[in-house]
Amino acid sequence: MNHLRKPVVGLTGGIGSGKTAVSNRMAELGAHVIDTDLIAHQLTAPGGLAIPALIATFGPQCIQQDGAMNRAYMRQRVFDNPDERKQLEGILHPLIRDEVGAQLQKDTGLYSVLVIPLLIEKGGWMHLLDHIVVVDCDTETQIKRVMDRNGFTREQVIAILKTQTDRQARLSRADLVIENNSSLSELIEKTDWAHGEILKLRLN
Ligand SMILES: CC(C)(COP(=O)(O)OP(=O)(O)OC[C@H]1O[C@@H](n2cnc3c(N)ncnc32)[C@H](O)[C@@H]1O)[C@@H](O)C(=O)NCCC(=O)NCCS
Ligand SMILES: Nc1ncnc2c1ncn2[C@@H]1O[C@H](COP(=O)(O)OP(=O)(O)OP(=O)(O)O)[C@@H](O)[C@H]1O
Repeated sequence: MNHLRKPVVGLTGGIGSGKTAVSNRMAELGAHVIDTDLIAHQLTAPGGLAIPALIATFGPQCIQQDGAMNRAYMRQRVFDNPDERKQLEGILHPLIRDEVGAQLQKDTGLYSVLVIPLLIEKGGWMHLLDHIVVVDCDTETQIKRVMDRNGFTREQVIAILKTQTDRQARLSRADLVIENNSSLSELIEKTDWAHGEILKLRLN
């Protein structure tokens, strides 16, 4: 890694693994968090940069009355249809990358954390990253947490999980693993430890 600048950390994990909980804590501790899910939501909000291309590709029915992308409708379409998922990613991912690049320039924290759910699945991120942190929990726990949080059925969560890389493949790429099978307070403790490790990188 380049020792003359602050570290850039890639934070990944499967759906519902705890990325947001970890990155929120890192932000509290002084990290500059750049969340690609949040950017994707902004791009698809009313007036968002991706809206014209979404209408051209998926038709006006993909937009709800307030002008935002209809997420439930698109979720149904893309997690059942790999070609449509690739089309949606083809619209959003280049715009997400541009925005990540812009936010990285701001460099407002002790280190930057790029929260990227599809870090392992999609190429093109590694050159930006000094360190990869994986949040990991048992698949059953993931399923239960997403069902509770989003009101999804078990089948809906499994359909999303099937489009993501398996845990072992993700773990094999990790420089640091935050295990999240127990309580939120333990997750905070582990995140505080990870934060300390990342700060040591900066001092190396
Ligand atoms: C499919 C969409 C409409 C579903 O919206 P929804 O509000 O239900 O989910 P949200 O955007 O909050 O994402 C939640 C989680 O779903 C998973 N997920 C999202 N997109 C994808 C994808 N293309 N492939 C696999 N998993 C995905 C991730 O674990 C993510 O953290 C939405 O996720 C989307 O627009 N996806 C394409 C953009 C993308 O790839 N985002 C990931 C960040 S790079
Ligand atoms: N250790 C834990 N104990 C109990 N609930 C947890 C724990 N960790 C996370 N959760 C809850 O599980 C859900 C998923 O966590 P979180 O949103 O942080 O995951 P995520 O990886 O960001 O998810 P996504 O991929 O969908 O964006 C949230 O409702 C969160 O509050």
